[in-house]
Amino acid sequence: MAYAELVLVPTPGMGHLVSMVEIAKLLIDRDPRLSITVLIMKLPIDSEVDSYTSSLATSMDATRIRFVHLPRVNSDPEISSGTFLAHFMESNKPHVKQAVADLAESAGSIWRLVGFVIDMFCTTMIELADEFGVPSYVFFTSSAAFLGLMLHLQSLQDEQHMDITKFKDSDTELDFPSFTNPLPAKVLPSKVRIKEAVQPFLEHAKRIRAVKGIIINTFDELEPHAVGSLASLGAPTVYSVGPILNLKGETKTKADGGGRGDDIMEWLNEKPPSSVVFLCFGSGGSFGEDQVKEIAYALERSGHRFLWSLRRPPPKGKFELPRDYTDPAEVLPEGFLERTAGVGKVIGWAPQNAVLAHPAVGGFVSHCGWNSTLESIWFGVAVATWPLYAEQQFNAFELVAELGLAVEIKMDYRRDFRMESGFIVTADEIEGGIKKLMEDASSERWKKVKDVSEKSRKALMEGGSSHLALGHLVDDILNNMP
Ligand SMILES: O=c1ccn([C@@H]2O[C@H](COP(=O)(O)OP(=O)(O)O[C@H]3O[C@H](CO)[C@@H](O)[C@H](O)[C@H]3O)[C@@H](O)[C@H]2O)c(=O)[nH]1
Repeated sequence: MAYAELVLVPTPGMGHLVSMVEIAKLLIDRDPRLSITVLIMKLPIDSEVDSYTSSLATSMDATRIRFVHLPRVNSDPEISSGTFLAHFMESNKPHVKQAVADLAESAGSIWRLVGFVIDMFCTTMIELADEFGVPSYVFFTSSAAFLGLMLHLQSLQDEQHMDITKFKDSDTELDFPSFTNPLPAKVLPSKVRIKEAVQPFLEHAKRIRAVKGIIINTFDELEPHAVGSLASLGAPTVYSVGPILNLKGETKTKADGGGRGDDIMEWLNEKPPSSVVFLCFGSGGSFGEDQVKEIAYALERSGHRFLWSLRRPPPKGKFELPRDYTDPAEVLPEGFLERTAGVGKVIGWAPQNAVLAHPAVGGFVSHCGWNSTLESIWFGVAVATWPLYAEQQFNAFELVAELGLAVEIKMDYRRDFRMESGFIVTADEIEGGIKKLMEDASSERWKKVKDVSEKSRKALMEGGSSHLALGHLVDDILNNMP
């Protein structure tokens, strides 16, 4: 029997790669006839990817999942972040093509190529799937609503000839089919705000319309309206298979301050249930010193116990991700660590899932990356929103206004990747958000969080919506077998 072979092309940043690897695991667990090759492109900024994939390679059945690391391409990290990804993908195309050709040659009677699964930002690779004569599926690492937004904006531009960038800094609200509420233009994603980034962004939407299916990391019960809106926005068959989470493994090495975080768990073990507020801002989140001080004042004044993942911004002008501080005291207010020693802990990279799973954690100040959002839902921890860049403002709006699952610290604050915002969220605003989050455990919102958390677990169980959707996806993929 020959395996049905899928080629996966993730965007090689942790926020995209990890859920792509998890869907690969789900697929091969679901059907013994499937095998998968994951092509890892080398991004100049995310050094964690190598250690993450090499730790995976040793823990997996190499006949069913393989990782192929593509050669480094000559991509200039100084080019504007608006078009960086598009250039990066184009430069990687010949390597992807070669890797698939090598794979096909070595396959013999063992594998038959049945399709590509392509990350939402790698859609230019669809051309290659066409060349190899197999269908493409897109893996969408953000919400169904965000997919709806991409499709909607693209049709506003291409069919109604609207200049999308005019929404930048506008107070307008848009009619948006994937939400029941009007959408404030201020929460539109960063890419819509940068002239040269709009076109590549909307090109993805155009190409997504033409694929055989879209696999979304969401579940029907979380976003019923948004999922229901996608067909009328021109989406092909949609498979809501989430939440796809990396619950077992850690994603960072000890060297980066990650690892299992035993000291953090021990610290949490001594705290009463639901008493700790956890602050964490994803793989690209960091603040300048003035903002760090405001957060510190807010935490101290709120009187709540806290666990704060505080990371150092990359050097000015460098296209890099944040790193841990050797000594966070250098940016904190004088004496802060001593004064808060009994109630708070400042850490670097956090073992986020283990923290959210801990009963002592009662609230999460989050940048609203979609993985963090799904993790907070899975563990039933309410969120206070503090989005930074990408589509995080849009996610925050969905959580607060559309789904009623979060409180707002900020919704339209923007600290674009690599760029200082020049805008400070004050200690008063942060303190207010934290208090609302931590002192409101009997509210409607809190009940909703618990309810949707239960639904997220049911969705993955046998007979649950996401479990069924994955089954339909596997059937469709196997039908591509020549
Ligand atoms: O200290 C940390 C910080 C992050 N994480 C994990 O890293 C992942 C971060 O993913 P996410 O919350 O989605 O944030 P980003 O890394 O910022 O993700 C990028 O990709 C997401 C998915 O497309 C988008 O929603 C975001 O806007 C984009 O910035 C999550 O699994 C976290 O649990 C940790 O374990 N420890």
